[in-house]
Amino acid sequence: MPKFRERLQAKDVCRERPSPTVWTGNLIAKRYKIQKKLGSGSFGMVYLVRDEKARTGEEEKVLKEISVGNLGPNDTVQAHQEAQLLSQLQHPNIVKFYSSFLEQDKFCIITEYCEGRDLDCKVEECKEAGRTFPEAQIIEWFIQLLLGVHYMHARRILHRDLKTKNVFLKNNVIKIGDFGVSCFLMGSCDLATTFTGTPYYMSPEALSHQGYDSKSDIWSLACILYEMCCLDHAFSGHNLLSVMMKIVNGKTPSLPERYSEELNTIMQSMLNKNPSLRLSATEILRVKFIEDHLQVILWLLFISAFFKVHLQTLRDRSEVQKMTPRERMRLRKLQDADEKARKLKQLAEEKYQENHKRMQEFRSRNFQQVNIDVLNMGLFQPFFNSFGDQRMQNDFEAKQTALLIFKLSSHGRSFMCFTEIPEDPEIAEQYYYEDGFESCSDESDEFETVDEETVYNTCESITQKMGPAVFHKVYDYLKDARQKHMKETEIKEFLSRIVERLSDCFEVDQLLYFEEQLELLTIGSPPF
Ligand SMILES: Nc1ncnc2c1ncn2[C@@H]1O[C@H](COP(=O)(O)OP(=O)(O)OP(=O)(O)O)[C@@H](O)[C@H]1O
Repeated sequence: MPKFRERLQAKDVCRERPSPTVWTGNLIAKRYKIQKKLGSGSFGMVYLVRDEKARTGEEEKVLKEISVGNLGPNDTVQAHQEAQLLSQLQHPNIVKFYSSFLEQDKFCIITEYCEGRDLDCKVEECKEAGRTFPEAQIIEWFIQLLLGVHYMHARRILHRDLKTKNVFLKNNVIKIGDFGVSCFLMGSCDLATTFTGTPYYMSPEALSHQGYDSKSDIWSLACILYEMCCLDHAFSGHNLLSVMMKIVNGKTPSLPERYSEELNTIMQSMLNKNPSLRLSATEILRVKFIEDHLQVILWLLFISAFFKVHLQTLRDRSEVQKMTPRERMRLRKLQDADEKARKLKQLAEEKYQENHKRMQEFRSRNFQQVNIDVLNMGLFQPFFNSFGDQRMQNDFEAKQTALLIFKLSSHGRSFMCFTEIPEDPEIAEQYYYEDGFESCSDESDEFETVDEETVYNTCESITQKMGPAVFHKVYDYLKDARQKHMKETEIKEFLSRIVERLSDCFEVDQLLYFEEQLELLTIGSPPF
């Protein structure tokens, strides 16, 4: 797409703002129905549309019309080909590009809709309210931006117009949008030299026509970071020339003292006038300060994802079958827990610095370091999806979520994700599930516990297995035993007298454990 827009820029002799298309008929491209106008960019109108052929829940999309001008047929074909490449991008922090087509002499592109509007609006709102964004929020957004940029750069795609207006929010998840000036690189050293972009965010090398490469995007990203912190442009002036002078020759700005020194150092290194001295997105993600914050963010995502998976499962079930009183009660509990988890996330952000320190101490004492490739975003997709209001759509997503929880657990037991999440060692101790049932001990590495069927059918399946009377006996005994912190040997001895297979009790214990987590959350004992 970038090339076609470059061509548009070059060939479109008439550079005044194109007139909006009067869309006639009911459906555009036989599937899109205009809902409302969202605004207009340099190349045309932007509309919210309803995709009549989309899956349920994915109907809302954005249609951007771009004036074709005097593009020749070959250029249009190339534009389609480049748009086709964009449609293959898939990352939670990048606005999804769906398709492109020609309609009524307009080149139209269809993208994901971000109802949270753009970051520029958020900054303005914050400024008008006389507030500032808390550092935790800024870091969370900044990391998401880095992940999106890393993804693009790894595929040799430059954005070339990174600015707050091109950063969108969807359920508080950052989405980098508008690839209107991004460019596919033909080779690692290929510099895209076309002068495009917004001056405020432009790097010195781009302004002085020394070429544009991935480090120029990093500069723009630093400008966005500065703006999130200061609610103002990193380089401003009375006119275009003074802005440009400041960018090329001016002092590197610093963040106010309320923001941590580490964040300031990172931003300043991204604003190095020499592009080769700027860190890449990958390198920034590996800076300890960022890496540590990324881990904390991931823990919060796990909590959110965990509850969403199970709450959704229960909701779905209630639609297809009549719920038993017990299930209804559990649903209420889960809803409360879900709400609580949301509040906890907020709370965690407020206590971010303190918790972060404690978590590090706790983890270094108790658990081996989580060793994952934080950049493997395919793995994190379900978390980002679930972090927003998107539903875990199918078993596969739920299982991927479960698998990730499993992978992050150094013990390989699902509920261990909770034992790792608490940053307070004392609270964490309470969560520790000691596997007292040898016959069910994890001999294999197979994940089997966080599974929606297992969790929510546990009650029914054990009742069937044991019979109601034995189940109630085991349930009551284990509940009491766990509360009293009785010894495993004592518990086993008692249970082996009332059940045929000791391993059946394992599931009861799991059920109890899960209930315990919800209760802890419901009564307001934050696990971090
Ligand atoms: N995916 C989207 N979801 C929600 N709103 C969007 C989306 N894309 C664009 N918009 C909104 O539509 C309007 C026009 O956007 P567009 O990106 O075309 O222009 P711009 O970024 O303001 O300018 P330019 O074209 O110069 O980059 C803006 O108000 C923007 O917030």
